[in-house]
Amino acid sequence: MIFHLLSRLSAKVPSVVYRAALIMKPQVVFVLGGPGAGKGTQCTRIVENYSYTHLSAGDLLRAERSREASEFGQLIDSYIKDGKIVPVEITINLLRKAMEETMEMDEKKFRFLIDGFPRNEDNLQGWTTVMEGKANVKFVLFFDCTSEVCIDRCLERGKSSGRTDDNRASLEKSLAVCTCDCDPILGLF
Ligand SMILES: Nc1ncnc2c1ncn2[C@@H]1O[C@H](COP(=O)(O)OP(=O)(O)OP(=O)(O)O)[C@@H](O)[C@H]1O
Ligand SMILES: O=c1ccn([C@@H]2O[C@H](COP(=O)(O)O)[C@@H](O)[C@H]2O)c(=O)[nH]1
Repeated sequence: MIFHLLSRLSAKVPSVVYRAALIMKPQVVFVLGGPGAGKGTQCTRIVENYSYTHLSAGDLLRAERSREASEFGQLIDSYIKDGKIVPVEITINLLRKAMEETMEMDEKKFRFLIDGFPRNEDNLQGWTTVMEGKANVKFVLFFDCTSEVCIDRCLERGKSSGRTDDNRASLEKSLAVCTCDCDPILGLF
């Protein structure tokens, strides 16, 4: 109905307005859980069966770290090795850009699984500041997994992943941050 109406109006309405009216507001599911809890694995399976796009905050940070011209490469590298949370402005910018690029390429791709973000209340505050009114967060999918299982899985993954944080020291730091800082986020949804 809306499409039909817009088609009829399109001759009179500037094309940018026409396109904007057709583009949906992003629908977001936050996917949380410790390192190795299985977030990435389950997101891949969801994408195979439902019309979602998987955006891993950690993957976006690792890609930015590898980008030659990146001004944040070294900073991201040291935060990841230390299992610490990268300043939220950097992560939000990467997420926002990835969502925009996805929707620009295909406006039907407006459902996103955001994996590994927000990790603490500061992250959530950053999201709200930048994305309030621009995206709808539907719910949080939380993978509850013991620290021992998380560590075992990531150490196994580390044999081939090449990830600088798939080692016991980084994992223990990351799990401590996750346990202390992720819990309040779950209470908010
Ligand atoms: N249900 C499961 N049972 C056994 N192994 C699993 C299960 N889910 C995932 N794995 C394995 O555990 C490892 C970590 O899984 P995955 O990368 O999906 O976790 P993650 O939560 O995305 O981790 P990270 O946040 O560190 O990226 C992978 O090697 C994966 O194959
Ligand atoms: O929102 C985020 C997501 C990730 N990080 C940093 O990256 C590593 C790895 O994250 P994974 O989700 O396990 O891929 C994490 O330990 C943080 O250092 C972040 O800062 N903010």
